[in-house]
Amino acid sequence: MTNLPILSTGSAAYVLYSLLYIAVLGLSYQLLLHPLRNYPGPLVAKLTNGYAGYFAIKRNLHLQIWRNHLKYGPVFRLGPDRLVFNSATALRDIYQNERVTKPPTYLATQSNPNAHSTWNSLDRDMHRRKRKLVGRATTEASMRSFETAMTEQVDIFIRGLARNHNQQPINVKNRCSYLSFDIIGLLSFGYALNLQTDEQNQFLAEQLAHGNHRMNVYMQIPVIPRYKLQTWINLLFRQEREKTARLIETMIRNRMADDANARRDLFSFLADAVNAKDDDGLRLGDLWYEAFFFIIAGGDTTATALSATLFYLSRNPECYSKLATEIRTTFRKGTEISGKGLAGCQYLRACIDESLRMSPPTPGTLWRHLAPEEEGRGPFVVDGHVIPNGTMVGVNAYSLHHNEEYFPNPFKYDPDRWLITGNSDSKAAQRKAMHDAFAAFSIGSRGCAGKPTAYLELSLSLAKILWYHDFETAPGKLGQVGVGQQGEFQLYDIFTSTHDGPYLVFKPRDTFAEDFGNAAAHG
Ligand code: HEM
Repeated sequence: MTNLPILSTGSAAYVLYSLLYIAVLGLSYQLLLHPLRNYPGPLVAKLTNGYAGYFAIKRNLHLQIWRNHLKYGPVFRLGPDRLVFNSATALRDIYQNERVTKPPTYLATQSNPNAHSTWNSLDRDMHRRKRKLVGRATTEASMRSFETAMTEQVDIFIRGLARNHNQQPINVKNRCSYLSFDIIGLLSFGYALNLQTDEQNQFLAEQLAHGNHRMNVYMQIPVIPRYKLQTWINLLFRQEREKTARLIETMIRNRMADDANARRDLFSFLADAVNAKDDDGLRLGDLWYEAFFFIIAGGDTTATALSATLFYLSRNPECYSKLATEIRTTFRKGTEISGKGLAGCQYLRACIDESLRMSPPTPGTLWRHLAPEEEGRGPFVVDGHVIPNGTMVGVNAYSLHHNEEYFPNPFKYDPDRWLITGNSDSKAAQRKAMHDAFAAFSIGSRGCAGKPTAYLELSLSLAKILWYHDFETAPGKLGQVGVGQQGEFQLYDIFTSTHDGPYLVFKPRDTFAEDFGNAAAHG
């Protein structure tokens, strides 16, 4: 009996020493023998994905990566098995490469292991099938038939800005967010979410942002999805997740009660596939995941881009006045403003692209790896580096967009950089270099499926704001909300991004009363 405690202490010490030994072996392997050992990077990042996880929790991973590129150069090791690149060549080598796919880290976003949306389908064939369906909802032609519904929502937004015309500063963050969610609700399931006019569904914007933040942390720390730990963590947020799930179910149920062809929304394109009996068919349950992702993808991304453009215009009077002149001379009446007319507004497009460059709504690193079935079929080369199998690679949009090699003076809001004219070789090379390094929507077969929707929504909203209102930065402290490093618009990286501000003061122009009446401004 008396020997027992001695035995226990001995066993405990043995276990402890064994664990220490394994840890030292593991760490030595990462530093001395791992195939990525010669890549530079922060020491902690070479040892654990907890490094990226920590900054993902703080929502500033995009800024940390940018700082690391300044310190370590165009490629560095962000995790034991992760390399981040900072060149247009790497962007092309990774994202325009059919041998590459999304790694299992994307499965951190699944709440049901058998359900995949277009976005988190890892299997390349499965993705192609789903993308074909989803892409049909956002083509230029679909946008033309959806434009009337979108314009109605933008008009509600414009009227809302006027209601505060006793010069109270408005934080445009929520306004832009509610507008985008209302539009995506109609585009996906013809459902009037009415966030702009009714508080009931406004929780959606905030809850999806919380969910994105969690998801981004899970994606940076692969041990979470590997052992399905997210299922347990998500239990802590059960109530808010269930509330969102109920709303999406209501949207789907309402739409299913209607004729599939009643309108050209996402559902109308998915419905045929749900009914199909062949392999290309969608299961009814997949609709939920497709809807959920579509709403996330199209909601806060466009809202961030709109807030950012308003931020930059309010702080750059020359750009503001150039854009106001373009809009106010292109159209004769506010009711004439349409996607067709806006297609010719080059300065407007340049202002949008410059905002997307400086403040990309998806500011992070979109991880990819060589599809497992491609291993052994020739090397995977990124910007001249042969990538060992199993390595996750990516380009960080925020860093690439602030790389001076492509965008000189990267913290300057300069829409004119997108309008360089001239046929000299150097001008042509400059134009090409910039366009090749523009990654706001990503590129290749997994690039954004909603680009036409985003440009139409941003163009209509900005043109109508400038047609019906003048605006400026709020005075005092409120005017500083949203100011980030070197004066740019501060984004918080949650895979997509969130932000606060800008606070702006809107003054309706005479054109407002002409089209909406005075009552609307005071109502
Ligand atoms: C300014 C606004 C937007 C930006 C910056 C943006 C950006 C992106 C990016 C970077 C991706 C790639 C994500 C990844 O690889 O993990 C993506 C994917 C996607 N986006 Fe967007 N997006 C925007 C608006 C929209 C809108 C309005 C919609 C829907 C109408 C949409 C639908 C999608 C879909 C369905 C995908 C998945 C594509 C696939 O995996 O094949 N996006 N977006």
